[in-house]
Amino acid sequence: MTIKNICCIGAGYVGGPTMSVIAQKCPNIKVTVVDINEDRIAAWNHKDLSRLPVYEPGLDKVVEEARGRNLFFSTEVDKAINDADMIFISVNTPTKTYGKGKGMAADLKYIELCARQIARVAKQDKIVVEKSTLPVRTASAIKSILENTGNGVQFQILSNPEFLAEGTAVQDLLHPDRVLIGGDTTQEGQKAIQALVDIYANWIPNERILTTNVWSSELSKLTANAFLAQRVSSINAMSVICENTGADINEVSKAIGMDSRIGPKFLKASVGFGGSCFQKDILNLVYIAKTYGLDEVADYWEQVVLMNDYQKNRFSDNIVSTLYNTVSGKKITFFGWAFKKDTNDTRESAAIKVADNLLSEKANLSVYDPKVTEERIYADLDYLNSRSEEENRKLLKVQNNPYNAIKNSHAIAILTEWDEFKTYDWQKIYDNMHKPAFIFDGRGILDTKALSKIGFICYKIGSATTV
Ligand SMILES: NC(=O)C1=CN([C@@H]2O[C@H](COP(=O)(O)OP(=O)(O)OC[C@H]3O[C@@H](n4cnc5c(N)ncnc54)[C@H](O)[C@@H]3O)[C@@H](O)[C@H]2O)C=CC1
Ligand SMILES: O=C(O)[C@H]1O[C@H](OP(=O)(O)OP(=O)(O)OC[C@H]2O[C@@H](n3ccc(=O)[nH]c3=O)[C@H](O)[C@@H]2O)[C@H](O)[C@@H](O)[C@@H]1O
Repeated sequence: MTIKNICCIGAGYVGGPTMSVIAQKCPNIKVTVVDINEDRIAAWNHKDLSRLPVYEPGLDKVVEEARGRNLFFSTEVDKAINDADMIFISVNTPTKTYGKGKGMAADLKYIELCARQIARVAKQDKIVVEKSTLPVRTASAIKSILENTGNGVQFQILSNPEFLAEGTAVQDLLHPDRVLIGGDTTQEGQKAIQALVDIYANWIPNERILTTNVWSSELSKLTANAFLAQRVSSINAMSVICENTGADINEVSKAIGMDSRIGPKFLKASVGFGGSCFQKDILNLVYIAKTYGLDEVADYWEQVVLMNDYQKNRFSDNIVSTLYNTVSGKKITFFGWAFKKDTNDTRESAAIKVADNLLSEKANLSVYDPKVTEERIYADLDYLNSRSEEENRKLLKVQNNPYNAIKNSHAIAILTEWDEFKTYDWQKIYDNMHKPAFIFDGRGILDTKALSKIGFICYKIGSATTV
């Protein structure tokens, strides 16, 4: 079976970059990415490539090469579904905010809507690919919806979870550690798997394309995110022991990371992990375990999220206690709002929780992030409903220049590890701040020895305070 026409439902952080790379690498396949969000589609079609809705290094070049050739962005969902041989579902699967499983289970309403739309529109046989991250056994629900249309169309359901990380999406898509494809063990299922393998084989070596049964594939995605987040929570748990004992977390990370069984990656202590997926996917896993009555398993994984909450709260608590137990009316500058560097995404960013805590203490915040817009920052805070929108705007000001942001600040907090923060003229910054001038480095990126020489009082996550 040769695929000629792909449709992807959902033009977000995954659908957009993933399909752009498939289109770039498979010029003979027409790829149409559809979304109900008209503004998002308009942005994907924007002539000015710096206005794409997702900021990812290198993405503009990929889009430039493929868009209009075999890559299209559209709001005509029905048409794209009908024309396609293969349909990727890449819509959002947030944590449920209502009803059974509230605050934990994945909300599958967008997935179900897609399945129903495909069932309604499809007139020829199709392969449906789960690209979104889903609870194990979701494929059976999708199958049930698709197979009960009564119009005789045959569907094969594959699971093909995405492992890209934001900020490195293009490189991750071009050179993935592995591509995972799960499908039915029937002959038809195997043919569908092969059709998707053939697409990836255009640029990915065969030994990196792994095929499994559909349940293993679905569960592997949740497992991978749980393991990654667990590493961050584990190193963060050690960071506070370091601060209390005089050990240094970077030295500890290096020492344990040289053990080839542990490995050096993902051992950077931080103010807490953010991003749209780690917390949501772990909570989803916790919920799955609970539904099978596996309370010990559920508690084990939930602790990863609880440790992350602790890390964010202790960072803001430390700012308050260091600034003589009150930040009321004091100006604190945030460098960074995104959940990590090289992305404009702020979903679940640690900065949001830290800001909310400090605003509750009546601090005045000044925020500078090289890629995040003012609208986004206010929207993140307003969403929490902790205080009125008016008050958020009164207490927090967004700045587009770091040197203006810090004027008359009592303290600076580093919330995102943007490289440019390391290159600033820190003497000039010091000269323009109230004294004593404090720095709280929540990412461990600054040279605190040099900063102490200038006169700053420095707190760095995972190491003892330097004066
Ligand atoms: N953000 C990331 O780095 C990664 C995300 N994932 C998973 O991929 C999935 C998508 O995530 P993102 O791309 O970040 O979400 P997103 O929120 O950026 O994009 C989802 C898009 O789907 C659209 N949509 C929802 N229902 C629709 C419908 N019925 N018809 C047409 N469009 C519809 C929304 O308008 C939105 O633009 C999630 O399950 C997530 O867990 C997986 C790996 C990485
Ligand atoms: O399913 C997803 O959404 C994706 O989630 C993560 O990717 P992402 O959230 O984009 O970014 P990461 O690089 O994993 O960082 C997540 C958070 O952990 C933090 N982190 C990461 C690594 C580390 O050592 N320390 C640390 O604090 C980051 O700053 C960030 O806030 C996974 O790395 C991807 O494989 C996965 O596809």
